[in-house]
Amino acid sequence: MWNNVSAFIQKHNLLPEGSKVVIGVSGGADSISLLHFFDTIRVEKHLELIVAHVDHMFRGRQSEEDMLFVKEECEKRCIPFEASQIDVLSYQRENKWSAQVAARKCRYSFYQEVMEKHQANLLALGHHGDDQVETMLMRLGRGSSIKGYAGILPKRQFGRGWIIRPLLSVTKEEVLDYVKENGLSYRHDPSNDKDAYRRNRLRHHVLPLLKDEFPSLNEKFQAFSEHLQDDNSYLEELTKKEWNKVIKTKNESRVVLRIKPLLLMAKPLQRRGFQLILNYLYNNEIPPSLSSIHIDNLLSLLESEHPSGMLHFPDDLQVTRSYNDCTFSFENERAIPFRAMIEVPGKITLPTDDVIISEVWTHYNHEVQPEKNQAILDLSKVAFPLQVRSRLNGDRMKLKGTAGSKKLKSIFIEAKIPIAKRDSWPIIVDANENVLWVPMLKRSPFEVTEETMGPVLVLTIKKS
Ligand SMILES: Nc1ncnc2c1ncn2[C@@H]1O[C@H](COP(=O)(O)OP(=O)(O)OP(=O)(O)O)[C@@H](O)[C@H]1O
Repeated sequence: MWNNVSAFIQKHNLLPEGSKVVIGVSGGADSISLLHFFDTIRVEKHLELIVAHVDHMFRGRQSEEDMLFVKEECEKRCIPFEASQIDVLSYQRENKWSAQVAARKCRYSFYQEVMEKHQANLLALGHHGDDQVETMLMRLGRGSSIKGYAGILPKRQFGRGWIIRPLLSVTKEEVLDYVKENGLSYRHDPSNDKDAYRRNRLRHHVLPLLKDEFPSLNEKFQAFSEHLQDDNSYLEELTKKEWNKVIKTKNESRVVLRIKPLLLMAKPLQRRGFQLILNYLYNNEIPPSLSSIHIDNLLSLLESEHPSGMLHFPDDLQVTRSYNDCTFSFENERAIPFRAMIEVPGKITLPTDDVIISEVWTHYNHEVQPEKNQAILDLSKVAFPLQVRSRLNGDRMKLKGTAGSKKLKSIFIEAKIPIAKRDSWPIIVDANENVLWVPMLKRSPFEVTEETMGPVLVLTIKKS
């Protein structure tokens, strides 16, 4: 089986020699096999490995034991281990996402942090051929874009580099055989057994039937996926060239198109063009509620005899037709800029109805770690008065734990914060306009370190 994986790595150029690779390891059979595989080729390929694990805290003590198990597996192999315990359920409630979506967002944002910290360009994940078949079937059943129907990509851009999925070339059965052959131990996630989720129902009841009928099902689905991806990339390239004639103006919250040249283009290029625009405006995170019906309605609006009309797309994106122009815009939802002083100690309510509470502790107890909605700042490093304000063009911040700084815009993009929310996101600055904290997203070197004795300033942000 591992010949397949090596051939797949080579075919898609997944792993240049000397790469630094972060491996996402949950502790399950797939990612443990992936870890073992990378460990066996580490010396030959001059790889530097780091493991990232997220404890979603869904299953209390059991989740924590998964984390300790992965930690031990790393210690055995002398591989650096990075873990984060995230209370996904409260994050989910705050943002009204499903548990799966919230967990995924937390995981991917942690992967990015680890990649940044270790300056790694690759993130390897353990999706295998059965995940591919399930994903493609689910998307066909539910409806998706051509890109979506192509399933999981072997390699895609992510953060400062790429996500790679070397196990797409093998089946779950082959992974389990590998586990047995190599005497690997792994953790079992009982939520995979439940038939409550559609994916599990497909896995338990549909895949076995299909595999019985078509013994090389995985291979065929993977080949189909790669053909679709190839065709699609070619058509996307064509679309990009042609759409230059169609796009009148474009910025991160507003795109204006010329309708006449758009309607002269072939339908596959029109559809892909809309997909590109939507990907751009939604930052590659198209809301799941956006379906092919939206695109059909959009085409009807543009082809209609009426010179004007409006459509509402998810996340407050408006599409307006006015004579020969079609405008996609979030602008109506843009927030009014704000700036206010933070009294210490004190409490301030923001236009978003969030509340920031500030308090001073004279001594700092190093066992206290801030929650995600908290920052503990070293008072000797900050210049008073502190203010909370909305973002400004060109804002940058220094990042905790690294020597570098980053544009706030990139931080929002990486965290997939919708444009409509960015202008009202609170930014904490000091008297010199140093960004001290972007609540829930990024910490700065103005926070406490191991040397901090106190006094410290504790900021907490909550819903009012
Ligand atoms: N909690 C986690 N921490 C780190 N990486 C994870 C975590 N959960 C999933 N991953 C990564 O994402 C991949 C796909 O996740 P998915 O949930 O589909 O599978 P899984 O059943 O968790 O896989 P595995 O058998 O490795 O547990 C995993 O193989 C692993 O690389």
